[in-house]
Amino acid sequence: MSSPLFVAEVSSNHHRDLERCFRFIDTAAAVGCGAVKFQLFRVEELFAPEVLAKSPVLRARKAWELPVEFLSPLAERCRKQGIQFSCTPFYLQAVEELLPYVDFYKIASYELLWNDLLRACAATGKPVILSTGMATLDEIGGAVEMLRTAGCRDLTLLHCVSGYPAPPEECNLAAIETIRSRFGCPVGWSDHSVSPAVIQRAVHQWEASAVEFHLDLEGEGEEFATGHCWLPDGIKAVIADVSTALSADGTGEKVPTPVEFPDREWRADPSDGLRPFLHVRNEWNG
Ligand SMILES: C=C(OP(=O)(O)O)C(=O)O
Repeated sequence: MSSPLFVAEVSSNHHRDLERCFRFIDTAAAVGCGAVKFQLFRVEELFAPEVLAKSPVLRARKAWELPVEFLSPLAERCRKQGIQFSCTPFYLQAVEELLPYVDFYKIASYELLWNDLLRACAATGKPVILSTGMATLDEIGGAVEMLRTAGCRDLTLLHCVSGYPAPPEECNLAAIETIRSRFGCPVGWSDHSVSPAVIQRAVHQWEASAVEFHLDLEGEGEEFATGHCWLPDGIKAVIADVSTALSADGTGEKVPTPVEFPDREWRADPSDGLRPFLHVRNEWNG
């Protein structure tokens, strides 16, 4: 089994500060991620006007919007760090704005039913990762059909539980296999659990091909207090453990390994059950 793609989701933790965004990218690379992901939304095109009119809290999210001018330097920084750059579009024109920069599109769980967005991402010909939080299998089926019909040839689905945070006992990781066998494409896990055990289980038991997780740098990001974001040291340890565990798989051929070679001669000799072998004991007699 190969290592999953770890995707650091910056979400609204960037403070609209380019230097802080760069720190996210550098940190994602340093902790072992293969990709970093941002979100491109405009509050007026995210929530219905009657909802915004009555919700100062949602209107205040204007301050969380990622400036479009950041896209080029962010993509450049990712290239320098040798990791992929991605971003989730939340309005139709965002698909076009992202086109020159992203290695793949990510579509969020909340947008799974929005066919126009699915079609626009698929039509670019770039790989698409689609999250499936809150969805039924039939709803996922409709989105997959839409993406494939519109030309998507490289699709990954992410099982996701859209709780912020998601309790481990509701993560239902076995659905990774249900989704994979139904749609025949790679399936990963979009983590909101902030549980090392859940990520290890998603990778080793359910063979998640990708793991997306929310990252904050130090607990000062807008979303940190909600409780679904990882800090760098925590996720670094998880990624390192995944890599250590995968390296322990070996080939399956049962043969002595180099670390065992010296002790092979110190097993019990078949003639009397004593260690080491007789011919080694001769050296001790002299
Ligand atoms: C919210 C997002 O994804 P998910 O549904 O996987 O949490 C996102 O990609 O911005």
